[in-house]
Amino acid sequence: MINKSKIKEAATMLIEAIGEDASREGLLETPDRIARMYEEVFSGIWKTAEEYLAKNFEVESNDLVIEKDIVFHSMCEHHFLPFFGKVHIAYIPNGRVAGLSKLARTVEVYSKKPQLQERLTYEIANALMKYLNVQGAMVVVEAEHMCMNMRGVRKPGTKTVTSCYRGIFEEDKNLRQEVMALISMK
Ligand SMILES: Nc1nc2c(ncn2[C@@H]2O[C@H](COP(=O)(O)OP(=O)(O)OP(=O)(O)O)[C@@H](O)[C@H]2O)c(=O)[nH]1
Ligand SMILES: [Zn+2]
Repeated sequence: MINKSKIKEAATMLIEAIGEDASREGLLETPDRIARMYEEVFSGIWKTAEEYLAKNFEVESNDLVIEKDIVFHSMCEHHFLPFFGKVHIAYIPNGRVAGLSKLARTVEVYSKKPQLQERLTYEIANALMKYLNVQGAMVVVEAEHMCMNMRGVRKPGTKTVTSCYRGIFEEDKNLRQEVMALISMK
């Protein structure tokens, strides 16, 4: 559970620690804003996508489903700076499909916490396997990390691409290639 008053206290200390004046007008409400922002961007801590993926519909044919270009914003756990980009999800159903919006909600849950891009990628794939009981899931994430852009190595424009496949995607190279071709299609 997010403790907003503790975040406010910590934010005031941070402002003072960088040598700023926490009581000047422009910064007066900043600790409260930071607390509200953290409540939003860390709203996925300790949550799973079970409630979203449990709402599913029967299908007679287990054909490939792809939801691509799902925009996300997350926070890198090393620097608490944003990383953001697109998630592409593919799966082969096992008699049931999820509502399309629930795939985007799944991305939201796992991106709203201190995260690693690799972990975000496999947590989405694992959730589909576990909560929608699909025959296979494949997830590709492409993102830009602000911690590589605005500080440190300073390489704006660098894209990190991660992928994860589970179930029948592990054995079926042709299926993986088909998904990659469909994801790349504009
Ligand atoms: N694998 C992975 N690394 C990440 C991710 N987000 C940030 N990083 C990296 O985490 C590493 C942390 O490295 P450290 O050496 O502990 O931290 P640092 O001194 O701030 O490193 P620099 O960024 O190189 O200045 C950096 O190389 C980041 O680029 C991510 O999602 N996945
Ligand atoms: Zn980072």
